[in-house]
Amino acid sequence: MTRITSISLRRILDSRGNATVEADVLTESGGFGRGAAPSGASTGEYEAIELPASESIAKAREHAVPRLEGVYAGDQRAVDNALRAADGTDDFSAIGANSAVAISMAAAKAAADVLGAPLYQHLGGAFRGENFPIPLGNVVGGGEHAKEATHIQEFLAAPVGAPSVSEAVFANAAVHAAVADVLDERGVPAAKGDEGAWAPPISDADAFEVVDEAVDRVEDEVGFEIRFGLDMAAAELYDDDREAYVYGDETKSADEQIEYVAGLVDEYDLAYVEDPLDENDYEAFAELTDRVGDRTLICGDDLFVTNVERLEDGIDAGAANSILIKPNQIGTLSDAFDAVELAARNGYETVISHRSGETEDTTIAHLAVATDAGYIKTGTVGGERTAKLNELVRIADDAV
Ligand SMILES: C=C(OP(=O)(O)O)C(=O)O
Ligand SMILES: [Mg+2]
Repeated sequence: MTRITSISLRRILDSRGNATVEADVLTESGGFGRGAAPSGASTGEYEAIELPASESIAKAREHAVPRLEGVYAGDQRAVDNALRAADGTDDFSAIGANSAVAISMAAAKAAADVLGAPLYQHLGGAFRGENFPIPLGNVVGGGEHAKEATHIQEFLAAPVGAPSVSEAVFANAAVHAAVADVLDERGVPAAKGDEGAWAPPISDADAFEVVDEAVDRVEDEVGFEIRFGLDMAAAELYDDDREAYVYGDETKSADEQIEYVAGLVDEYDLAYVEDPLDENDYEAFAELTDRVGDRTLICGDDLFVTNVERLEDGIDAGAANSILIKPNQIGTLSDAFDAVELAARNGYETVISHRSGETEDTTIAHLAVATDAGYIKTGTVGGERTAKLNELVRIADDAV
């Protein structure tokens, strides 16, 4: 019933106005699924390769589509193995991880459609749908997502005490609004960055004060615990030649960076710190995890790139205690699942994530519920972000 009969690929817009790949998968019994690839700006060195959308579509039409016709969409591993075989490289550089992930997600949705089940249930099984991830909401940001703003890429609200996912989602939106108020009171103008976070022209130190104040105000209003965290995207700050992290005119050695981050964790009671160190420095990740991993999540994004081999290296080294999962970093849902399962078996928390360039696709909301992920990072405001957040609210309301 879920045998794939046709796949259409097209260029659509992403949230930055760039072209990305959308895939439609049809099955013989009329099942339909649509998936669209997101796109990163602060991409990790070891990510699967995104090709220009037109090139990726042409290559996928030539090599992948003929192999996939006749494959059962309900057999996600068969779909994803066919994608890998069609590509023939380790990093999807032949057909592009953008076409691969769009097709992989579209096939899963087509199968769910045939089965008449919500996507999270098709992917995760009958016992999923009771636990929801805590949404990490980007409220202030800079780095590669907004020039002339903070060096740290993302300041993320973390409503850890929210009684429901809906209250968590609304709390993050309230922190976003409170940040605007605090900035306004300080006379700081702020545009928004790529993910809809405020991108004020202030120092990182000032941003900590602003976010801390905004979180306190909303915590008082809602009456449950809200903390905050960071994505430092430190690989973007690290200069290989100078062997240092560069913050404008200042630099920090790896030891100084560890000291700095450990100090921030304690000063602001940070719930979460993603990529605090360079993507090649497992040792420094391990040292920081050893120091503060008992009281905060140290998460590997560019470090692990959703790749089981890199995660295995990290587990061996004791680097980080959580992993960011971005399906387009690795190219297929099966590979993303493998990374989640390896993480879970080794006590690593999982954080399912959007990219800075997004579409209305809601697959990651379902993926987070399907995998019982502790967290999801998918922005706070803006249509391509609220698409996922609202889908979580619908899943919790049994309305998908
Ligand atoms: C979402 C992120 O940004 P990008 O998609 O630009 O990698 C991130 O670094 O976690
Ligand atoms: Mg990141």
